[in-house]
Amino acid sequence: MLRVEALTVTARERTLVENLSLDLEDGRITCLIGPSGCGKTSVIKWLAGILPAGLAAAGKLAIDGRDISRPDPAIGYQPQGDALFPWLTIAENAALGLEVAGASRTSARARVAPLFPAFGLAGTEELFPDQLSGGMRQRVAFLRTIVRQSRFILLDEPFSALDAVTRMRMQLWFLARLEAEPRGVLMVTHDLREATEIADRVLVMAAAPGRIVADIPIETPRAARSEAALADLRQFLKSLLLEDFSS
Ligand SMILES: Nc1ncnc2c1ncn2[C@@H]1O[C@H](COP(=O)(O)OP(=O)(O)OP(=O)(O)O)[C@@H](O)[C@H]1O
Repeated sequence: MLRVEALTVTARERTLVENLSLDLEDGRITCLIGPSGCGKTSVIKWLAGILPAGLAAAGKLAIDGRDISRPDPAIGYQPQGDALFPWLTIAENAALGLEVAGASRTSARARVAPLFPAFGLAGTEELFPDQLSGGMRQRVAFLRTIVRQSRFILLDEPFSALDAVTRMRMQLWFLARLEAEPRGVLMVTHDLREATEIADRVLVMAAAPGRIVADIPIETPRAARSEAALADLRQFLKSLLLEDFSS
């Protein structure tokens, strides 16, 4: 279990996120939703240990009750979009996460190579990112993240740049991968449909200052999450996103 306690993020005198606490469970997918600018990315970046200069934070982060500092190998992070380097080949991009974590180039390449077929990327090793489709690039980014074997993964709007069909395919593929290799996932999304189809639990943030205003487990098994089964939940989430929490 990863636990954030009393996280406050400030930019000069402005409080962006105030007294935010959350638990992230092993092997479960938690989606973080909220209006634009409420601080979702700031929370994720703080968790990843890469809060930008200009922002200050106070708060506690612990895994299984042990305080940790960042970067911590237990926490993997995938920024918005696919964030691949255009001048590196797909194999080099995929291996980069391991190299950054300290593996030699040769051993990093050797570890990612056998995973290419399972990620639908066989034969792409020597290509460059602009030679791949959006969905394939997302899979490379996810391969790069997942190969580090971190217990928890932070994903910031991983599918937002994809067209609707590719996005659906990627969501299904993503769930299958996590079933094969469960991780505790915290995923930021703007898409209520995505959140309700993918998540085991949805955290809703409000803005100014950013804080969590609802923590909603989704008990319905994924196979039973039809449009009808999710309609009420989506409506409820929508009303929370539109609610004025300022008073
Ligand atoms: N480096 C920075 N310096 C000052 N303010 C910042 C900085 N980065 C973000 N902010 C401000 O912090 C607030 C939260 O931004 P953040 O990107 O975390 O929100 P978000 O919920 O992820 O937004 P979106 O959904 O639009 O991506 C915003 O008001 C933003 O302007």
